[in-house]
Amino acid sequence: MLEITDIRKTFFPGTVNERIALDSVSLTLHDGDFVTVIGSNGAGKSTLLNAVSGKLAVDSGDIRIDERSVRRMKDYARARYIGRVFQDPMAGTAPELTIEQNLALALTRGTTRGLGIGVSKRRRVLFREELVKLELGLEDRLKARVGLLSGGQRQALSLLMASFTQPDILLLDEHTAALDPQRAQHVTELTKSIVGEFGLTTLMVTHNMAQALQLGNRLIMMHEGRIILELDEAQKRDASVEDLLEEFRKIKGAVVDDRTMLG
Ligand SMILES: Nc1ncnc2c1ncn2[C@@H]1O[C@H](COP(=O)(O)OP(=O)(O)OP(=O)(O)O)[C@@H](O)[C@H]1O
Repeated sequence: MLEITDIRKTFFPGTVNERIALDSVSLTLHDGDFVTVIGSNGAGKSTLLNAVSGKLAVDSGDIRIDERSVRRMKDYARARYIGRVFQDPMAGTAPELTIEQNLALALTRGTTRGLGIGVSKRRRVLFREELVKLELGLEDRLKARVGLLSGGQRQALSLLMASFTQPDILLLDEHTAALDPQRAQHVTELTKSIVGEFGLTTLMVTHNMAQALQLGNRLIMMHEGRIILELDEAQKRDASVEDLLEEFRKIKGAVVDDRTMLG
């Protein structure tokens, strides 16, 4: 369970560059909830994910994962509880290491043990089983260096590495935005099946309205640091891309960027 209570974050307070990025945001995700987050540019979506991951300290408010305050967690402990996939396909994997070494690293994430990239026979069987799910044939390339993979393959692997350890919270930050449409759709479908299989509590930022509706059981829209719309499971099921665009149009002064329109 993720409980975000009245968090606020202002960048460069009291200066001409002051930016209120989070303005009293509260949100609760129960176990297994998958919330998609949409919003205009600069709405505070990435800041929200950075705050939940503990990468960014908020000015006030509280963030709790299963009753534990993120603010008080040590970095290695956060890594154990939180899985994250970034927009950049190069960000989630180590290019110099092989596929199996990357997966072994993911397994030791959040422990105080050393690098732990040694791979036993038993682990290799587990890795093969997990890689089969990606439907990319990577299970036959365990010893291939990850730097040789395409962006789509690396992003699929990043998704697997962030999720197969079953973190308490999975954060997806526009994780398909840098991929071509076909690969983006593949990673979207993988996200649906992997999150579903592990029942992961997930927060996903996207600019793609269709994806925001296709994935997850709840949806929020942000604008100027606030949550301005929340759809529950039934409302989300009934909503269309046109409905979401209409909500955007209602926001006075909000610019619906090209990526959003295309969604
Ligand atoms: N590190 C930072 N330093 C200063 N200002 C920042 C920083 N990070 C974000 N901001 C500002 O905070 C506000 C929210 O930014 P954020 O990146 O969270 O928005 P976003 O909804 O993710 O936008 P986008 O969809 O364009 O990525 C913006 O006004 C942004 O300029």
